[in-house]
Amino acid sequence: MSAQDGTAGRDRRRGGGRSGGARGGGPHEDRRDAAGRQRHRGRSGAGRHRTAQAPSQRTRQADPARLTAYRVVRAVHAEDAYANLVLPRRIREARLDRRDAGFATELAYGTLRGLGLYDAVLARCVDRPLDAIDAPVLDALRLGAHQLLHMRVPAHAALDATVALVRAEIGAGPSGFVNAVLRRVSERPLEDWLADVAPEDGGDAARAVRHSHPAWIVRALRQALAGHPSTAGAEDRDAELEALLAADNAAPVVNLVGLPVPGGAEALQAAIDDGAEPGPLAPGSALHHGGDAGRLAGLREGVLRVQDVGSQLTARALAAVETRAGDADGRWLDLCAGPGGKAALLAALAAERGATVLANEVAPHRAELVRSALAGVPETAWQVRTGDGRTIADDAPAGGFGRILVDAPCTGLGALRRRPESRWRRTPADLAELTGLQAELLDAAVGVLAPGGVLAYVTCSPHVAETIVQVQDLARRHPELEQLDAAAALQDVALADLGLTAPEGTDPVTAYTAQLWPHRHGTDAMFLALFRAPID
Ligand SMILES: C[S@@+](CC[C@H](N)C(=O)[O-])C[C@H]1O[C@@H](n2cnc3c(N)ncnc32)[C@H](O)[C@@H]1O
Repeated sequence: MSAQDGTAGRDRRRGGGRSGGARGGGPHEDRRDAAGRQRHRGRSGAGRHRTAQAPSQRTRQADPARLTAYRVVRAVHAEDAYANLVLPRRIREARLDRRDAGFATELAYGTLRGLGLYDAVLARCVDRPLDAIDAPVLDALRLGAHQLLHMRVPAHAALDATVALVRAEIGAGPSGFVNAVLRRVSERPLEDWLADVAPEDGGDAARAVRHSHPAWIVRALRQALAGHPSTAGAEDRDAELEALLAADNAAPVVNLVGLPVPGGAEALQAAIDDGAEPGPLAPGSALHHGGDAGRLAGLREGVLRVQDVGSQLTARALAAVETRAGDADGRWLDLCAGPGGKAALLAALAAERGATVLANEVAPHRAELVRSALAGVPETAWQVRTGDGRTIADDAPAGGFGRILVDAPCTGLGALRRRPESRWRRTPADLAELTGLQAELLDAAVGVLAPGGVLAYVTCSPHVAETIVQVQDLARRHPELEQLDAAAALQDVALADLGLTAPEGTDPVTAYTAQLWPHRHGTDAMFLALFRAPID
């Protein structure tokens, strides 16, 4: 018997089982008969109604968009799947049209991002700990809560549709429980619930609930904002933190880059003709608001790519910065290349000047993704190595590389808006392992850096341990390296003022690093530091 069958069975026997009961007994509370079914409260009741809707209007089947979102959320929680990988497949399987695909995306991503807040609300609506509720039922409740509190779906529609979904996917048993709990949720608007579960004067603990982030990440982001000072930063630290947390919850705009290869500029123009906005920050970029970017021909050909603008700027900064590497400037290395976003842009930029890129990636399946990402770039400009970056010296050319990118594995705290479930998967314990690996990869890169060559250290995390502290440690371990002004290097390749200047008095190592932010730049929170090796 599956866990789902078990839920239904227990519900049938005990009228509740692990799903438990809705807390309270408010005016809208439903009653259930001995078999766990809903008893109609009205005089004309035939025992089958769960809302005030007429029977003819009640949904009997799960609608495909909600079902798709539910299955994505289940796959994330039951199979450790990544929502951004599962969702497109599920949308295709369900043959959703554009509108339903948009609804399913918002429902799945919004539910996953908002999990912390919805769980806090749901905990007020049931009479037992949430972990005592069967996982599939809890996920259905979260989907219902997101529709009620965030999507402005009318309460009757959210309730009916979620109950229908539960009946179709889990069984009739828990449907009454789900109906009762969601009724409780629907009794108060979001602002009321927030005042209750995350009061304005509740400090960062309340902010964590309000913006649905784990508390340790809120603390880390507050430290990161303080640790990467900029003259463009807000004076009110609380307000800036709130803006950052809110930006993490906003659906990101699709960022495009037209690679500087034959056909790239035309593909970008075609995207702009299709409604994309020319990117205000990075050359050769565009912002694709809404719609299905996937149908753009340039994407299939590999000359147009989806890539965060911050990521584009860091790759362009490394390509543009001055080295003193002589011939070695023709040999570039991307030490941690998977899935290949920066490698593709770097290789295209390298090809323009007759240089080549060795793209290294440890995970074989991600090395394959790097090969696909590089498909639009002339093959003479790149090679892929599958191996641990810490052993790169085994395959390094004599004389080393003139430009090296270490886009290190990190917590990804700067890209939470793109990976809706990641905030709940990461733990502070990941940091120790990752920072150790980052330092080893940096040391390996320094070992194969040509005299006069430039090393770029990049993370898509602003966490101080992965950024400033990592760079300070590198500077201590390798005092021979000259730190370059990364903020100036980024600004040099940007189309608009990035506002990265550090305030007077900032320590020199920090002042020479650059940190982009979702709430200030509309990019992922990419970090960049640049070091140049001495000439022997
Ligand atoms: C932040 S991602 C790189 C993103 C990539 N540069 C891009 O723009 O698409 C870090 C990558 O490093 C890889 N990685 C992890 N450990 C590694 C190691 N020891 N050597 C090389 N690559 C490693 C991960 O598999 C992951 O693909």
